[in-house]
Amino acid sequence: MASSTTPSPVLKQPVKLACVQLASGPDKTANLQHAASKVRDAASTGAKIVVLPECFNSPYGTDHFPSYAETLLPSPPSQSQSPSFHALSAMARENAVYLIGGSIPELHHSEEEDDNKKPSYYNTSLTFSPTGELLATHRKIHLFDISIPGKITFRESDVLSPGNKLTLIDLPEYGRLAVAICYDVRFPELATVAARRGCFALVYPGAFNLTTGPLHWKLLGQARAVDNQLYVALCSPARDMGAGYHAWGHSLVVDPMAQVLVEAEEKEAIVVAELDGDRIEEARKGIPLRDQRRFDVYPDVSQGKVNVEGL
Ligand SMILES: NC(=O)CCC(=O)C(=O)O
Repeated sequence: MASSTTPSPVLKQPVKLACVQLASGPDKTANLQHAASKVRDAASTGAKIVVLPECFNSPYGTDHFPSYAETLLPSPPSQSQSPSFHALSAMARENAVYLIGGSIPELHHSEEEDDNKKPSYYNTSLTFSPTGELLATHRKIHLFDISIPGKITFRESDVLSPGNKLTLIDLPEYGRLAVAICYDVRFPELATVAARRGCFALVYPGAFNLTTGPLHWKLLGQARAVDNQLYVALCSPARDMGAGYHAWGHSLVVDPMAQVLVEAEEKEAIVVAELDGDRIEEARKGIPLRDQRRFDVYPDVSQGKVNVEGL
């Protein structure tokens, strides 16, 4: 029987996490200003980790990605080319929070000198420290390509390229968390690797829809939590029935025993939950999956070749 030893406690002290279920529209500048005001509201609850939704600075849709995309240029004077990057950094710094900045469409030019190479677009999440430094860049790994006849067809891959790295981020006062984006939540291997590498939470900015949302959103959040005995946060945009894509909403935080601690409805909202390392340890002590795994029967997906950003 194989056992995996995860350093304990995985969460060094309790921390409040807020999901901002944001209402965004077609005006990027207005979206950034609105996000800044809601991040302020979230921080005023005492939350030290604040999460924004997928594509929070634009409408969500393949038609919109190119026109809203930004090249990520951290150094001044690049505010005009990367307004979202700089706005997110300022939101984190001004509120002294870790900010998981939802996601934005990113335009990336290859460094190779090849005039024929087309630029790539990514669905990219930026995480900033409480002093406004960029800590991590996650490019959505699993693109949202589905077709459910009569209900929904969506093909992110018509426009976007996939990222190729897991994103695990160390927050010195708290511990390690993983960031991934929306459809990434459907892939349990990603979550399992993150958990076995010591994360206390999996955070997914997302935008499920009115077909799969009611069926799978909460279920997937609870599944990733119970499989891995850690916290899971899913942060959606608010629903706008006038937009081309109707987001499910229902941002939520799930605890390590798969209980939903807080859940929004479909409207704009901020949901806040306290994450406590004792609940992770209790879940793992009571149901000791970590020591019961049978890596003599099946492989440990967290070992071998794993592409992990920064670690
Ligand atoms: N933005 C997304 O990745 C949507 C994922 C989704 O709706 C699903 O059912 O999966």
